[in-house]
Amino acid sequence: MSHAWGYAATNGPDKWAENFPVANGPRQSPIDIVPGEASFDAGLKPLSLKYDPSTSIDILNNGHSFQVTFTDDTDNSTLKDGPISGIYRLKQFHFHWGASDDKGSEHTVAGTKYPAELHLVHWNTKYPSFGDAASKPDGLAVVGVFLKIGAENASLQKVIDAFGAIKAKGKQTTFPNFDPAALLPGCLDYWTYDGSLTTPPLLESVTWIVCKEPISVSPEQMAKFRSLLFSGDGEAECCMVDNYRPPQPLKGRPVRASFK
Ligand SMILES: CC[C@H](C)CCC(=O)Nc1ccc(S(N)(=O)=O)cc1
Ligand SMILES: [Zn+2]
Repeated sequence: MSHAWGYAATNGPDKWAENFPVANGPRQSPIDIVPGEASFDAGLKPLSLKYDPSTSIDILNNGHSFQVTFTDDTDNSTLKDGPISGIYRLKQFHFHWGASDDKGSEHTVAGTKYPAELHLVHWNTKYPSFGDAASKPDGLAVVGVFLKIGAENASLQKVIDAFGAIKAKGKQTTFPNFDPAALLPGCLDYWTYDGSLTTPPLLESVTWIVCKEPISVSPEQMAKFRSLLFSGDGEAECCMVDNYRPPQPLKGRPVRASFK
C-alpha cells in the first residue's frame, strides 16, 4: 500500500500497521472510556482554555477531514492546567463523523458511539514547533468533544457555512475571526489518558482530554458534514464519511476523571 492511507477497506485502519507499525503500540488512540473504571483524581485541575478568535486563519479539506488552522507563533490561543504542565498552543481543530447517526466518534463511552467528535489539537511550547512536539511523549494535548444529535448548533453553523468552498480534497479558504471556545460544552469535566494521534503517523505523543458533556448538532447539520468529499476535483466523487478509527487496546493504561 502506498502511503495513501485512508478509511476504505483497502487503506483503512486495519491496514495502517503495514506502513505505520506503531499502530500496534502500547499507547494508541482512540479508546473505549468505561466511566466505572476511570479513577477520580482530585489532583487534576480544571481546564484553562483561552482562545483568541483573531488567531483563526483558514479552513481546509485535507482529504481525511476538514480542519480550521490557527496562527501559533504567539501564546494567544492556549490550553493550560487540566492534566498538563506548561503552556500548549492551539494549532488546529477538526472532526470525525459517520455515514449515519449511530457511529462516527473515535472515543466511545461504555461502548456508546456518538455521531461525531471534535478534536482541538494543541502543542507543548517547551518544544520549538508543532512538528517537533508531535514526536515527543508530552508533545501534544488534544481536547475531544462529542457531538450528539439535537438542536441546531449556531457556532457549528459558521463552520458549515464554509463547506461550499472546501467540498473537494485540497480545497481551502480563509476563515477569520472564529472563536473555537464557542464549540466547547458548558461543563468541562473530562477524562484523561496517554495516547496517540488517531491517524497516521499515529505518533504516541498525545495527552488526551475527553470532555464528558457533548455539544449538540442537528440532523441537517450532520448531513452537511456528509456532503464533503474525500476525493479531489476531477476524481470519482467519494463522500467524506466514517473517517474515524475504532477504539484500540488500553494495554493497562490508567484513565483518570476530573469529576466524581
Ligand atoms: C508532524 C506532522 C503531523 C504529525 C501530521 C499532521 C497532523 O497534525 N496530524 C494529526 C493531528 C491530530 C490528529 S488527532 N485525530 O487529533 O489525533 C491526527 C493527526
Ligand atoms: Zn482527530
